[in-house]
Amino acid sequence: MTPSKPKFAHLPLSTSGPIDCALTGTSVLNTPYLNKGSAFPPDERRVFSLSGLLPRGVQSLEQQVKRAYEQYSTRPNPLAKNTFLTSLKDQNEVLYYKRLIFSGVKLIETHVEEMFSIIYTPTEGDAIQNYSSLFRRPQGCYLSINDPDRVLPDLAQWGRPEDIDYIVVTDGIIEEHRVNHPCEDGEEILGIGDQGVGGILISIAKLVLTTLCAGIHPSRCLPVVLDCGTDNQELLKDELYLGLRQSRVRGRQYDEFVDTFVNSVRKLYPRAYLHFEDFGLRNANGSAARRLLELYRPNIPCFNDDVQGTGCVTLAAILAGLHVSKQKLGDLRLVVFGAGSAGVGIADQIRDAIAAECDISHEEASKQIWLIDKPGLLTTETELSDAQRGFAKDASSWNDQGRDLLSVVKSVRPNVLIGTSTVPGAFTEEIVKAMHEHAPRPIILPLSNPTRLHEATPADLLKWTSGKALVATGSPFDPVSGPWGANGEDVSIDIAECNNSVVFPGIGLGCVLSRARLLTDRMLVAAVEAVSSMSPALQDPTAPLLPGVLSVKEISVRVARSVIKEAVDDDLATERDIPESDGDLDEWIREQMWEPRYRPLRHVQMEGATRSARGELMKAGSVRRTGTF
Ligand SMILES: NC(=O)C1=CN([C@@H]2O[C@H](COP(=O)(O)OP(=O)(O)OC[C@H]3O[C@@H](n4cnc5c(N)ncnc54)[C@H](O)[C@@H]3O)[C@@H](O)[C@H]2O)C=CC1
Ligand SMILES: CC(=O)C(=O)O
Ligand SMILES: [Mg+2]
Repeated sequence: MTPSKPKFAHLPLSTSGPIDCALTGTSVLNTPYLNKGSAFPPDERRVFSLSGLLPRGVQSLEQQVKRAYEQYSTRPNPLAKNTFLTSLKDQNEVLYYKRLIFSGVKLIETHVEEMFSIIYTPTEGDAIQNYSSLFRRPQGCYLSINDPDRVLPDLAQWGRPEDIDYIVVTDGIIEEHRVNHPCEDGEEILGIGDQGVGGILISIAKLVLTTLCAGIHPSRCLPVVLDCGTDNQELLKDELYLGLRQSRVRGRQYDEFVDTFVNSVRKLYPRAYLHFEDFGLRNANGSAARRLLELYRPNIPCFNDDVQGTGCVTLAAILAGLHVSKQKLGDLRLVVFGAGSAGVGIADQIRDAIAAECDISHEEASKQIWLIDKPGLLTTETELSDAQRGFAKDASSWNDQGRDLLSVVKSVRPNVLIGTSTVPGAFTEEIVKAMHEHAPRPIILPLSNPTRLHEATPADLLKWTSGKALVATGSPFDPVSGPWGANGEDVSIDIAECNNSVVFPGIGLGCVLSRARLLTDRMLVAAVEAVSSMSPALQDPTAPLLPGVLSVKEISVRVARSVIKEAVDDDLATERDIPESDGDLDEWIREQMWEPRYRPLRHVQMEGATRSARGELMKAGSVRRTGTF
């Protein structure tokens, strides 16, 4: 009996069926998306002229994964493992992604978690810092502020208008200042400060996660870095540094360059979704992250992960924590330490949720939130950015109380404490115990990345609160054990990772598949509700606040479904024929999620086709939108 065709196999993004391929010989082997290496079956070796280019043995993907894992295991440290995986991605994308999620036979669970820490935080931060010395091949699109006229043609090389679905762009400032690169005005990628052109790796890492977690087609993504120079003196002194050797360009020229980029994207790839990552450049009015988001989101489907992604995942964690502590949003008293892009993004998201739930104004809801930055508590006397202003407390009513974190915690008696400051150890024993005096189940989220910048470790937080703290962190941590069982027996507590990676892939998938015209606040709320409804803590109060990486694909499907439904309800979805029932909608979503498996290659002629920057053939007017010729 022939297996029945999936219901939605006719969709242009469907990942069922063969891939049309007009390339032959080494061109096939050198195109990572098409290459199967030793797994090319005999008939494809004949048709694509590969027989003399490969050893005779034909292997399965599983055998290749096993070999790749053995090679990977011999690499001596996380950074060497990261470099190995980068090379693998350059050779064979199916094997790379299969390697990330596949276990061989028995290692599946440990592998996925281990892989995340190698390809994302914290190891990706090290890879970014060593970008120029580890450089092997260019990946992605590099745009220079000195050549604004090249932006359009350089972007145009990546495909036809319908070929690109998802773009991640950074300007290379990856928050982790202070430790390695003191940076006076606090500009920062993944916590590691001004990394100039090395920022391309954060765009690539975020796109790997969209493919891994949400099945966004790897050939339909585009990583971009806007090289605006760097103020990182170490990079400028490094003779191997690959970016522009000049100070960062700021002000009008920077804004015009970003505008040229966004307008070029809209012109060339009108259906693409634009994800801003780690935009740290500051001016008197706050960070570029928020300013650019507010400028572009009324008109195009765009998203800032540090502001909105972090806000959404943190709200989902807090909702789950409040469920465990049997409280409501109306009971929330939140202190945020570090009022930058992430801190204020979180505060905004939570303020909106309180206002909606309690039917009060934003102004009223802001009274439940206290922001602290370098000068201490933000008050009407502090120099404030536009984004911070709505949260500032009346200076006259705060005269006698201290403005440092400990004093604020003592005065305010928060039940939620969030760290987005990049100040390691800022949540001291004294502060945490002061909070716990009034909060029987304090929700404490040290979110700064990478691991060494967390405001406190989960082990300390649980020790200082006798296991009562509800903890989630920005980077992965091992479970913590202690004598916190009902009868003093040892229990092991899993620590949830509160990272925007839980939510941004699903939001992106929802926008891409529905071809949403905009990404609105209501769509973000739908995403938060989807994630919090999957929190293991809803079933078991000792379980983590957020679902773990093992369920990433399921989270993405659920988030995408909610985002799409909201887009349809609000008349923002431009894709036609989106199924209405949840069951059909889930099937429709899954059918369009790329998976790492070898699909048969079908040889086709493509007269007059040109090659994209990725090596694949592009033919104007081709009916296939998948980029998978
Ligand atoms: N877990 C997650 O999903 C995410 C985590 N992050 C992490 O959050 C941290 C901050 O990121 P962004 O907000 O994008 O950076 P940012 O640079 O915009 O914000 C950091 C803020 O902390 C403040 N700060 C620095 N020293 C301080 C001190 N001693 N006391 C009080 N405040 C201080 C800075 O003035 C700045 O306003 C980074 O480590 C980043 O990796 C960011 C986005 C997502
Ligand atoms: C997670 C993330 O986006 C950051 O640390 O910047
Ligand atoms: Mg980020």
